Amino acid sequence: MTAAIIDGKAVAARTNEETAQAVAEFTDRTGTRPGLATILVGDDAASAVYVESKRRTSVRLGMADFHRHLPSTASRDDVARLLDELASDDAVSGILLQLPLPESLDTTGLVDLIPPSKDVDGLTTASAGLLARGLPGLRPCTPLGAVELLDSSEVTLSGSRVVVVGRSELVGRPLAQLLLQRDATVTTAHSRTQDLPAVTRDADVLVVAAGVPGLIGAEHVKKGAVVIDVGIHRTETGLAGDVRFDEVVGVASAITPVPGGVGPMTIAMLMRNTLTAAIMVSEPQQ
Ligand SMILES: Nc1nc2c(c(=O)[nH]1)N[C@@H](CN(C=O)c1ccc(C(=O)N[C@@H](CCC(=O)O)C(=O)O)cc1)CN2
Repeated sequence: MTAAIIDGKAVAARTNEETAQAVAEFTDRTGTRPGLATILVGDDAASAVYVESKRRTSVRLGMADFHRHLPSTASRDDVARLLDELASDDAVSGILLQLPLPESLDTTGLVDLIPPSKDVDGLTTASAGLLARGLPGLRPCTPLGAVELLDSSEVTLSGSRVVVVGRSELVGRPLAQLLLQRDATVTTAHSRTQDLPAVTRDADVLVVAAGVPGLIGAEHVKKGAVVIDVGIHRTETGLAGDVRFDEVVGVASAITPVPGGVGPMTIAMLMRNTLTAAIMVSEPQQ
């Protein structure tokens, strides 16, 4: 068996086209553009690339771009003041604090200064609470992107056994919640899980967000399972995921590549969330 490749670049391109169309309609209707504020603290090279890509995409889709770059020596108060300023700016629909922050800063405390209505990353404690309760709110981009890829491949989630490897606030935890809301039978595995291959081999759908290069090989995957690889690592030979693609492609029925899988969807979902945030403010539900 050779797995079908789930093309995240193509799905992201289609999603972005739809978002651009909806942004144009929103702008015609309201006379304003959705605005995305990106904040980069420090000089992490990968973070700078991701922020640049988010800004470029938002402008291409017709949004207003508000970018701020703070030095790695910025204090908690510096970041808090900036978040406060952007929170009270009506032209800013969404605020994104690029992670990771320099180690000296308290990530959760700062992220939680973003008002839930502008939390286009879906990472505040308030947004996590809304997700856990199944209430309307903005959801984290990478988990949304993974679910969107499964939908685009017409994978049935209701009743399926899904194993999520990883329990991070950014991906694993919110993804498990999103999948539960789609009536999947969800197991979360992590670094303390005993006999990981036995757990993952039970999965019809295996989503790997462990942050460990090449963690998952053929021995972890049931024949015909769908495999979504959320990992991105820079290695000497280029980008690689958490999944040993060359092995697993012979066992799975469908698989995402790295690069070109979940990564592009993260940015596409951020664009959609920014439009949603703008709509929520200009056309609040009764
Ligand atoms: N505030 C946030 N910080 C971080 C998030 C996030 O969702 N919000 N996620 C990651 C990084 N990230 C977005 O910020 C991100 C990672 C990867 C990609 C992507 O398109 N990857 C490409 C490869 C690009 C390359 O590195 O050459 C791919 O997989 O094809 C987009 C966004 C951590 N921080």
